[in-house]
Amino acid sequence: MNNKLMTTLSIAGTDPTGGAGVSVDMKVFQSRGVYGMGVTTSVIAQNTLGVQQIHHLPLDIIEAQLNSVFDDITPDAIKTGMIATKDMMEVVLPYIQNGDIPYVSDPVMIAKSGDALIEEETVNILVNQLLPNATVVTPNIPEAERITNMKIETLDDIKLCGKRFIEEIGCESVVVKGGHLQGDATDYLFIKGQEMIVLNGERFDTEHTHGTGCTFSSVITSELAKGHNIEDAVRIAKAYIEAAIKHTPELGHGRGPVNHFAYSSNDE
Ligand SMILES: Nc1ncnc2c1ncn2[C@@H]1O[C@H](COP(=O)(O)OP(=O)(O)O)[C@@H](O)[C@H]1O
Ligand SMILES: Cc1ncc(COP(=O)(O)O)c(N)n1
Repeated sequence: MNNKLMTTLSIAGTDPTGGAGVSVDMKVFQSRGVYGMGVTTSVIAQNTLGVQQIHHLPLDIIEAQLNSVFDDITPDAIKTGMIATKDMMEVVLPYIQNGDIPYVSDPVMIAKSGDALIEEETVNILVNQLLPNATVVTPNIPEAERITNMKIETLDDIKLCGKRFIEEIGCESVVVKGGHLQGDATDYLFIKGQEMIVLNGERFDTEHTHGTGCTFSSVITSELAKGHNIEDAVRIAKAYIEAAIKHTPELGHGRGPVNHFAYSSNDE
């Protein structure tokens, strides 16, 4: 690894309580020692109790922010989170189509509170346009089911789902996250041309998992920016999220955020 300060960009919605979206991604980038940048797609009034209100920014403002970044500081890795509408996805698309910059897609659809964060009609453009550019895509089980149009209950289902992401959609890799399954918090990593990699994880008995997916994908983005390969980046993210969930700060009156101080940067 070199000593140059690497840069990352998150394109996502906000959370004024700092638990999810671009608001948490900045903290994760900082904790992983990269210079974080953020383009906001939607401003969300949300907290640990749920989503109170959503305001989508005008398309020209989203594009202007993207230009502000790309005209000045080219990111070393990009992630997208909540992109709520088809039109927004079309605005973002050209910026993630640069094959040289690793692109992590966290296909955010529904918040843990149950609130829908994207419009139904975005799924086609997500699958056909954005995901084929992804270096890593990080669906949870409901997102993986929606994207691959199948029910996921068994290990064979997970393997078929991974195959669909790589061979049919065209992603370079996919981590099917097991947070929503029963038993251990095991994730499944599929990299093009390789055997499935099982990432075992202890499940902690806590409801404080607001923003776990955002945190996980931001760590992967940071590590790719630093030059780690996909497998190492995902393994570091798994260790980070495990520590972050184990030591939740118990904030808020609902489903609280995780702890972004818990994983030591000397741990890898
Ligand atoms: N209760 C838990 N204990 C330990 N790890 C968890 C727990 N819940 C989720 N994880 C892990 O957190 C990461 C995010 O997973 P998940 O919660 O499924 O994503 P999302 O936030 O997109 O719904 C995954 O690595 C998953 O295994
Ligand atoms: C802006 C934004 N992006 C993503 C999530 C999903 O996070 P979670 O499912 O952990 O609530 C969220 N609540 N808000």
